[in-house]
Amino acid sequence: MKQIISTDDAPAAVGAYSQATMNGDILITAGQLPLTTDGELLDNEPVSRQTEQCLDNVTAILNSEGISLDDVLKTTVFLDNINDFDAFNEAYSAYFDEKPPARSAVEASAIPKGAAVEIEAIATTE
Ligand SMILES: C=C(N)C(=O)O
Repeated sequence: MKQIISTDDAPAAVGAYSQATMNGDILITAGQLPLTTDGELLDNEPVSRQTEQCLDNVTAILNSEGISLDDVLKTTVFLDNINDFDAFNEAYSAYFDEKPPARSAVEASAIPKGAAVEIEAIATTE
C-alpha cells in the first residue's frame, strides 16, 4: 500500500506532490529543488551549491525513514544547462564517494522555479 512520507526537515512541496512515497521497502522521493527548509530558493547560487542543497533535502527525507544516501539505488538529475555537468558532478560525487547509485543525468529545458538542478532518488529500506 502506498505510504506518504513527510518531514519538516526538508522543504515543503511547491505543488501537488508528496516529498516522497513508499511501498514496501522502496522509497521514491519527489524531485528536490535547491530550496531550504525555510522555502528559500538558492537559484542565485552556483550549481555546486544548488546540488548540495538538493542532496541535503534528499538526505533529510531518507533520514526521516531511518535510511541514508547509502541506501539509494538510483537518482535522476535534471540540469538546466548540461554545460554545468562537471561542476554538478564534482559536488554530487562528494555525497556518493563509495558505491554510488545508478544515475541518469539529463538537460531539461526548464526546471521549476528557475533552479539550475533538480534531483530525485529511489531508495530501499531493506
Ligand atoms: C518540484 C517538483 N518535484 C515538482 O514540481 O514536481
